[in-house]
Amino acid sequence: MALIVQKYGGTSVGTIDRIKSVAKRVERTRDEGHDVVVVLSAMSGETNRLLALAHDICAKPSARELDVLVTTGEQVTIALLSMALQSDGYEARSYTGAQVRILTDDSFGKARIQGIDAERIGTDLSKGRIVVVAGFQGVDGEGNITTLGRGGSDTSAVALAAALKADECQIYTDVDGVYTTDPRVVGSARRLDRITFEEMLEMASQGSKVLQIRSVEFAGKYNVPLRVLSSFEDGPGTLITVDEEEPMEQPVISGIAFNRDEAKITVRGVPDIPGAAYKILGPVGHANIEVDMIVQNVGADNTTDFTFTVHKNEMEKATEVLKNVAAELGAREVQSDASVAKVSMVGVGMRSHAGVAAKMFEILANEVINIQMISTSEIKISVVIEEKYLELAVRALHSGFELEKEPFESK
Ligand SMILES: Nc1ncnc2c1ncn2[C@@H]1O[C@H](COP(=O)(O)OP(=O)(O)O)[C@@H](O)[C@H]1O
Ligand SMILES: N[C@@H](CC(=O)OP(=O)(O)O)C(=O)O
Repeated sequence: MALIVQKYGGTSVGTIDRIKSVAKRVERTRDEGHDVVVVLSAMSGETNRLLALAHDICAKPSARELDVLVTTGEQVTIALLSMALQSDGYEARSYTGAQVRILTDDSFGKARIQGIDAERIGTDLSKGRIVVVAGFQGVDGEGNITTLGRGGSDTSAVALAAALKADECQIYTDVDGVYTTDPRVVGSARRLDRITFEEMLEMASQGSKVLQIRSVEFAGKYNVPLRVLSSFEDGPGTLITVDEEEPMEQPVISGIAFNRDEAKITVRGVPDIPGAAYKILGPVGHANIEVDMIVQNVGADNTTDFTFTVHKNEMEKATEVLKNVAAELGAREVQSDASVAKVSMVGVGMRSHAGVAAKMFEILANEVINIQMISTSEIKISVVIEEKYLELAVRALHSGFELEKEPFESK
């Protein structure tokens, strides 16, 4: 007998029929003799609907009240699933995040989990009950309701699995695993049987929303066996693993991630003096704006163009902050561009293979796609391009690197 945490996302609980079929899947696991803790998201679209209501009431709703509001979405689905389980003759209990004391800090809208009191759930499990917990939410030390950021119920599930020392954390969604890239964009994308935590973290960080970044971080840190599966059909899904059972040779590229959410800001004609980068990025950091890629290059006239990317939602705020800074620095102008997107190729095999970047650039050149920014790490190469070429770029790279083929058959 194992202890299994199963998380079902918004699409999987999007209708009453789907909730009923989630109940059947949970019951099957229970019938196999396992203890089951279920973590649920709100019905698909519900969190956005609630956020829109808040913005209909006032332009800048307080972060605390927003969290009180949006957590109701998950409270609906947990109660409905428990009712479905009970009417099939199973003992089930639903709990909000606060009730099972998913303790977080007080950063409303992006709270971090600090601890979980596993006792209550343990007691229910020992009485043979199925426990259904609301994802995406917790409670701070003062008893205020908090949320963990969009997509946060993946993190709730992994954190519960870690606290309960579960044998596996299963993330059920509308795709049957992690693919070489978003299968909605590339029809020939291939499901991966396994992917390392390190690669999955990079894929999630670079925009693959199949798992929330923090859930992968958490799973890696606490070594929670994590599997992504379809809630609509049976199958092995994708196991996120540590690198132990490394095949003879790693595929060079495991996947392609992309992100439409970034915007580019350029400060032109910055004097090439010590401290200039700090003078630009210091105020951006103080305004609590996260910066992703940074590129700087010194021109012949001893000035530099300093370019970086931020979330599209923060482009205007960052540009505003920089107008004064640019004047003080003696820089020429500040430009911003929201029509960009980032494409990243990820793979631990890149460590031992030269020429991946060159091949990537060649494929993009053949499609006449201009690269605006480049950044690399040991296991990733990212480029910023014009947004309208994003899907073309992803498809061209996917077929150029033959990701649709099994890596060891294709060679
Ligand atoms: N590499 C990838 N592999 C699988 N799915 C991906 C990938 N990149 C992006 N996705 C997208 O992630 C979606 C699942 O995540 P999400 O919509 O957040 O599910 P849920 O509501 O179940 O949490 C898929 O429908 C798919 O379009
Ligand atoms: N309902 C929340 C939390 C969540 O994790 O949703 P999903 O599992 O559907 O991505 C959201 O929309 O952000």
